[in-house]
Amino acid sequence: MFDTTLRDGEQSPGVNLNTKEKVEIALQLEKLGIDRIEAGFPAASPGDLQSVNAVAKAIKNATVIGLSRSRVQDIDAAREALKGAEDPCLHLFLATSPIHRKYKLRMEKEQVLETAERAIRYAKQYFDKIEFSPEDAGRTELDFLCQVTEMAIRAGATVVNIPDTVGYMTPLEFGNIFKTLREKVPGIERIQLSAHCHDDLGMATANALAAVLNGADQIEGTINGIGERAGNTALEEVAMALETRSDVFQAKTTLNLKEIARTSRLVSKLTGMAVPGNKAIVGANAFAHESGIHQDGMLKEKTTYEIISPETIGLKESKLVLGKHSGRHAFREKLIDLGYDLGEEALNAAFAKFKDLADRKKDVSDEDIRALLEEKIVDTPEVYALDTIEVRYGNRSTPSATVGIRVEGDKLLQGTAEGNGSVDAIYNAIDALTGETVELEDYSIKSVTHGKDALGEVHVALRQDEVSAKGRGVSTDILEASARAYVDALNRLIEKRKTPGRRDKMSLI
Ligand SMILES: CC(=O)SCCNC(=O)CCNC(=O)[C@H](O)C(C)(C)COP(=O)(O)OP(=O)(O)OC[C@H]1O[C@@H](n2cnc3c(N)ncnc32)[C@H](O)[C@@H]1OP(=O)(O)O
Ligand SMILES: CC(C)C(=O)C(=O)O
Repeated sequence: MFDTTLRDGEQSPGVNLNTKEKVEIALQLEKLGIDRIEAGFPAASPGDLQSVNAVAKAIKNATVIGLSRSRVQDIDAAREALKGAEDPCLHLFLATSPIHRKYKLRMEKEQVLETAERAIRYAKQYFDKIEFSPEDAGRTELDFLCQVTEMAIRAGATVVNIPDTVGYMTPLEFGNIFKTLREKVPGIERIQLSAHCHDDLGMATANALAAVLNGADQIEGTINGIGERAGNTALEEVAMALETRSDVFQAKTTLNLKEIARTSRLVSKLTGMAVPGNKAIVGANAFAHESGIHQDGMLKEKTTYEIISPETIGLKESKLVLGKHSGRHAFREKLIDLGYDLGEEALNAAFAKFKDLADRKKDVSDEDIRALLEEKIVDTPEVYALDTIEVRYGNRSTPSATVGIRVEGDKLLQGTAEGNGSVDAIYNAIDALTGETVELEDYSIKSVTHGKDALGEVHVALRQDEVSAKGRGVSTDILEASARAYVDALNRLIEKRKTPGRRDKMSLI
């Protein structure tokens, strides 16, 4: 496994790693068991030369590589940078495709061969290990690529890397390049063949694996697949494909797979490149299940919906995420986790409330569920229940609210009232509908969860003569939460009026 997170990964627009950050990532790559670490492009800047040198000195159990154009000044910069490395390697490249030859290098085939050979022979005086990359190999004529590879072997390259520089290849085509090189190039058995893919068409991992099937010894890539444009092959994907489908690939890596998650997090943190939730292997959702049928399967037997166990890559466990697609099995499991033991009827009632909330809210958190359950854990009879609520608010007009209240689960009362503010208008409407004269002693509001769709929790305290009662309401909308809290307090007040001295008895629904 050849990791180029610090070189091609750093070529991602907006990414700039300083020396300390490069060393930190390199040390983690070493822990991950990466064989070869490409630390940078020393000729690019004095800073990069210094970073490559710091990585070269810090790493003891992996080859450290510097990239270089086929030019003496680049090679000399890499020599300088790789001083002190336990196992240094120079990575030379020169483009070979017709497009790059004609427009970028302005070289004929012969000049390409001569320039590359001269560079390899010059570098060979200083490096035992040289990797040569015919850049844009994917779009290079296959017979010319064979010629270039043969020249590189003769000149002293120890690895020939085949880059699909612009992510143009399909797996069949890319595999065929490796098969052809293995069949046709004299001396190919003396060197290692490597694959370096880009993800422009989303085929970087598939192409790398096709290379493995056709004789590649080394895969180049980055952690989280970061890199130029759409990125490089994600090494964690290749590693897990080889591990999970060893029946197909029959190839092994030396990676300590348990370090994958940690490495991914570190690279994401230091590069500032967030890992998409649905990213294979390391995305936040890679081991998360939201739909009821999948969650039920997972609870019965994990292999129904997981081909990799999260522990393999160093994660604690899979996640069953509650949302609008979840079913009763997962909901019950979550309640048990949270310490609630509900009977069948109570569970069904709570599940209905949960579905109602999930329809309105993206993520239903543990706090949301607790809030939902605890709203309903008193056994006060519901004389009044909030049915509908509509508020008109304008900063230059008097707020008004139209509220619908159901009485004892049956008759629907509806009325409109104005107030000093939206909440006051709602409370005036409820007072008018219920005919209750109460004093609002206290009102408080807080957010139960986070984000724009967080649940708001309202507490109110009402007094009527000597009797007082508190109520609580929860909703994604604070006005609705306010109305619910008021109605809840009214119901408790009515109950207390009937049985003075009675305390609320707590039991689940
Ligand atoms: C596919 C890849 O990822 S390759 C690696 C890409 N990474 C980078 O380019 C990052 C580091 N690069 C840099 O910092 C700069 O480009 C430098 C320092 C290397 C060179 O900078 P400059 O001298 O200003 O040249 P510039 O980048 O504008 O142009 C590249 C020159 O290198 C030539 N060149 C490109 N590849 C090679 C090569 N492999 N070998 C020799 N010459 C090359 C180009 O033809 C061009 O030459 P020209 O000036 O004669 O036209
Ligand atoms: C330098 C080479 C290997 C490269 O990064 C590419 O061709 O994509």
